Amino acid sequence: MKDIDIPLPKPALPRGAAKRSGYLTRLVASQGFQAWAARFPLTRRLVRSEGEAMFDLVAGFCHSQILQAVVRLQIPQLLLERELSADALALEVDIPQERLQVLLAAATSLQLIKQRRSGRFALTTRGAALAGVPGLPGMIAHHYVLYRDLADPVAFFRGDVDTELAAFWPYVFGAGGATDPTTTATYSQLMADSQVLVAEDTLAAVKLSDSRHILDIGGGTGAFLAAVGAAHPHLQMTLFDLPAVAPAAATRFKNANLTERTRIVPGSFRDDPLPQGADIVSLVRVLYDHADETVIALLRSVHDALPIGGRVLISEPMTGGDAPQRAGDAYFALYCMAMRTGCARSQVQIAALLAQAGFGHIQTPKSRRSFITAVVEGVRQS
Ligand SMILES: C[S@@+](CC[C@H](N)C(=O)[O-])C[C@H]1O[C@@H](n2cnc3c(N)ncnc32)[C@H](O)[C@@H]1O
Repeated sequence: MKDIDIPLPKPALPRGAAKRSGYLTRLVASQGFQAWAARFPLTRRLVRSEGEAMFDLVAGFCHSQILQAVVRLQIPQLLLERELSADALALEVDIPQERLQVLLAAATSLQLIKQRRSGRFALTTRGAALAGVPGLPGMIAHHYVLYRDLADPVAFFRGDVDTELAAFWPYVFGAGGATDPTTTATYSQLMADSQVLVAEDTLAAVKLSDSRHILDIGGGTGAFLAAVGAAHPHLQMTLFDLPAVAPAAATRFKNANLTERTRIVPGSFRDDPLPQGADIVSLVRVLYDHADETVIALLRSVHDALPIGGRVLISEPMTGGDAPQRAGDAYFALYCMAMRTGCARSQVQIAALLAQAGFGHIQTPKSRRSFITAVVEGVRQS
């Protein structure tokens, strides 16, 4: 990594591309103003809270690494079983006690754990989520790959990093997608674990009571359809995914007593015809892995596979578009960029892709938890 970036000669900017920043912005950026505002009674509280927010951004990487350490050492699982002293924890996680004390204090400051009067450590509500929210520890643990990709963020944004994350999720590459069973099992498990909350929020946003048959494209090992099947006992269901992935859904459907109502069709939406007969098609966390051309081609095939009046349902984390927001724009957008094949899109961008593929009556309901998922729906009209 370079310590200092040598400025390159800059090309002339197009007319209207730049405007001198406002007087107030320049004033606030001046050292004299900052010093004055920190003392002046009407502004000092704002200066303090802005300072704290800035420090949180500065320290964000350390916070993430504290979380990584807590998760990888399985401290939430240990403390869920019983409250433990620092000595006992040091033995459990095999870290010298004086070094562990630093981690425990750091995790306490981030409200992941708390120390009782007895001196023993226990989980806070936030820390308990690390033990209880399905898929969360797995998602956190695999972030070491993303952090390596982001180690030189300037090189990353310039496109000069050969990112590792892409290799972690191999199914998005090439026509055939994943074939190696170990890799397939790793990503399928991570996806299925994190699906529980996605399914919850998706089902809260859409109405399926009028539908008859749902086709879930890129449905993985069936976690979304299992949740759909439990919530809507009248629905017939078809799962379509790559041959290396789809067959694993059979066990899930069998265990959930859904075998009678489900069909599993292995195939690739790049090369194979889509299964027919559904009046609603879901694409859950599928589009963001792919470039616009692939998405348009897929949405056109979905349009053709539906009857008139049939619906398409897109559910995945989205950016905020004109109003960027943290989950979509400061996390998922970078994650997708590291994947190198697709991108995080806003509801408006997805709605435009749906319109381009021929869908109408497009709805963009407000998302319940934008860090989990957002939804866009469209209808085949002719
Ligand atoms: C990010 S995962 C999402 C899985 C599931 N929908 C979920 O939300 O848990 C994307 C899924 O799309 C599948 N997929 C990728 N390319 C595909 C293709 N060409 N044809 C069918 N499925 C594909 C992958 O195998 C994977 O299961």
